[in-house]
Amino acid sequence: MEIDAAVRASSDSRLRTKYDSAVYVVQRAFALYPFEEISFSFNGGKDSTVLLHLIRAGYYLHKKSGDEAHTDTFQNCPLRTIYFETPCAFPEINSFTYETVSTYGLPLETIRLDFKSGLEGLLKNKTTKAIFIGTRIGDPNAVGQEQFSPSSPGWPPFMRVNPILDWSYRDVWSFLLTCKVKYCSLYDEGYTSIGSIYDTVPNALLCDSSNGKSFRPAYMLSDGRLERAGRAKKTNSNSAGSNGINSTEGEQIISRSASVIVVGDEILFGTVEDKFGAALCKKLHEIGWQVSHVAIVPNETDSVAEEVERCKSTDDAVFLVGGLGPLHSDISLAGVAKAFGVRLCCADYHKEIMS
Ligand SMILES: Cc1cc2nc3c(=O)[nH]c(=O)nc-3n(C[C@H](O)[C@H](O)[C@H](O)COP(=O)(O)O)c2cc1C
Ligand SMILES: Nc1ncnc2c1ncn2[C@@H]1O[C@H](COP(=O)(O)OP(=O)(O)OP(=O)(O)O)[C@@H](O)[C@H]1O
Repeated sequence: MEIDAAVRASSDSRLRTKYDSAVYVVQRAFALYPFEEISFSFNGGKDSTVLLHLIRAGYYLHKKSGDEAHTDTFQNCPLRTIYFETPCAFPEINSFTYETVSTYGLPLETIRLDFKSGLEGLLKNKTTKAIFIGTRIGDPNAVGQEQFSPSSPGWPPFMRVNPILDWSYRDVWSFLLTCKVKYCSLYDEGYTSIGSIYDTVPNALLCDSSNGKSFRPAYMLSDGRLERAGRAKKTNSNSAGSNGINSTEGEQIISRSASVIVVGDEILFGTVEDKFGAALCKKLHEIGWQVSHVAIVPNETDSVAEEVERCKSTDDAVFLVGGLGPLHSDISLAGVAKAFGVRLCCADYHKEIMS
């Protein structure tokens, strides 16, 4: 099975660990529920593409453990697949979704209703005990979920199976690139998380500085916490969400606002001129962002924390310039941590680079 072989051959031990535990969740689901009563919620996004291949691998391993003789037959997994299609989906997402289900022989049911009504209809027509979903920690709807989580109160009853709940943005890209599987072309154009055509633009952090109009591929985003930076905040109940069946076409104009905090005593003393803050404002303006506020603050954790605290609730992004080096006076990160009420620690990614 090519996915299993690719991950096993990889030198990325973190990927192998994540893969093993996700495939274990998939196998558990196949052991717990009748195959015909499980669905796979697929929308052509990167997370659901990862999930598709994990399900294929989990199905293969599940079958292999029961029937060694016919493993070749299990390269694909004919699992009931549901896609909530909306008029405001990107055409690239639609075509990737349809191509993929055809490539992997997935029986597809396209639902043209919002999630809740669509699931109510699905459960009325077909017994559905469990649904595989590509939710990950960090998604706004992941809060409080576990790998097996019953649907929320007020939703039709089924088990949400979230095999990649603990995967990071980087794990997703390590997997897709290691397994060399196809993913939607929008990710190569700087989109890092995809909602509707009305609320999603390429991630400004991937903007190519040598050519302001082009964007680097999604896998080059170094800080996965910013994967949703290209998605507008939902402003009102009529705005177009990713399942925005009730949206009015074209009604929403995306406008993002940022603030820039320049940290440095030397700038306040007037001994050094700030060039980076000004260049950043220019760049943001060129890509259509509004800069609502620029502040210069001293090298003090509390000053940075207060400024970040003020800006983070009003702007889509807050940029910090200065105070990020290795000296004791470089306190920007500590200020950000204080503003968010979290402890500073070394990310796995950086530990790996340093070891
Ligand atoms: C199959 C499926 C099941 C869902 N079940 C629930 C649920 O039980 N409770 C809930 O609040 N939202 C549920 N949702 C909605 C999701 O939480 C979320 O809004 C959706 O995946 C869009 O995520 P996005 O905003 O990251 O694009 C479900 C969505 C899908 C596709
Ligand atoms: N329109 C949809 N149809 C079917 N499943 C969906 C739909 N929207 C979301 N889902 C399910 O919810 C999961 C999480 O959605 P989310 O948008 O966070 O991830 P994604 O679309 O796979 O990737 P990305 O974050 O890059 O857009 C998906 O992986 C999929 O399982």
